[in-house]
Amino acid sequence: MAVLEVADLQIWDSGTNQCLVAGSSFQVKAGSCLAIVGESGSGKSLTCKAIMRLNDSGLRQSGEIRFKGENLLALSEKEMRQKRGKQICLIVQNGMRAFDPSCVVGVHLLETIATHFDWGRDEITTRLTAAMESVMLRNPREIMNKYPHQLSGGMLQRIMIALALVLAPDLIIADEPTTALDAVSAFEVVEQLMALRQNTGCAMIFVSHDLGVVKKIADEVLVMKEGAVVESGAAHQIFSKARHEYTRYLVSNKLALSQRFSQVMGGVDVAEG
Ligand SMILES: Nc1ncnc2c1ncn2[C@@H]1O[C@H](COP(=O)(O)OP(=O)(O)OP(=O)(O)O)[C@@H](O)[C@H]1O
Repeated sequence: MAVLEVADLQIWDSGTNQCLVAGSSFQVKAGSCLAIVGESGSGKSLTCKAIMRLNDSGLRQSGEIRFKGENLLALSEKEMRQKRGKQICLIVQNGMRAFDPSCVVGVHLLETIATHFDWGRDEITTRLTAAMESVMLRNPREIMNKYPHQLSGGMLQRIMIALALVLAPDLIIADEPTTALDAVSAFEVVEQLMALRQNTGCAMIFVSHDLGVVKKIADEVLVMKEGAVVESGAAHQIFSKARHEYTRYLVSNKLALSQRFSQVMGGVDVAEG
């Protein structure tokens, strides 16, 4: 069963009328991971933000985005706010942007959870502390008292994953969650995302330039180029028998690059397995 069905999604700039995403259609099955790959500017982030209805106001979108059968584009902003976080979580590239710089991260986390659950403060703190420990964040209470700029990019991403563990959404959208991280932190964050899927059974959209990681994490792959979907299919088929020339180019170049990088880094080969 599909948890998300996107049909003929079009996104355009209302100022210039330029088409940025040209009628893409895809599905995410419950509990499975769909990776979206493609070169810079191909429309991956716009697609993720369209699902969350978080694109800039100057952009327009049409088509259907059905989440558990309900068309998200027909919901009011208030109804959509109830879906964000609780049912669909977005993990962005730069953790710093996800948090309010003017308050300690604990405030943001407690407020977000309190928006969706009737739990008291003690219960929220207990659940959050357990989730933070499970993603290898030591001293959760100390971390909750820090401002975002006092924490590393890898820590902020793991805090987002801990928050998702507490919220237990049906769908997580991870938009290049490791791009801003060093190789070791990136490896740890991917491991935690995989554990998150295993522990919550959630579905995931995973956007990445790193085909080594995609090979490890994805069940299905969607390939985008210049705002259009050029190919989609099971991950093993995309990596071994891609039909489209552009996909074959990506696989031969980007996967080779990723594997070469892992070798140079001394054996943490995320492309294996
Ligand atoms: N707010 C906006 N207004 C107008 N054009 C935009 C806006 N945001 C993105 N675009 C354009 O839309 C296209 C797709 O952008 P998008 O951010 O989705 O690419 P991407 O595939 O995620 O790239 P990257 O891998 O570099 O993040 C790009 O040409 C970009 O310049």
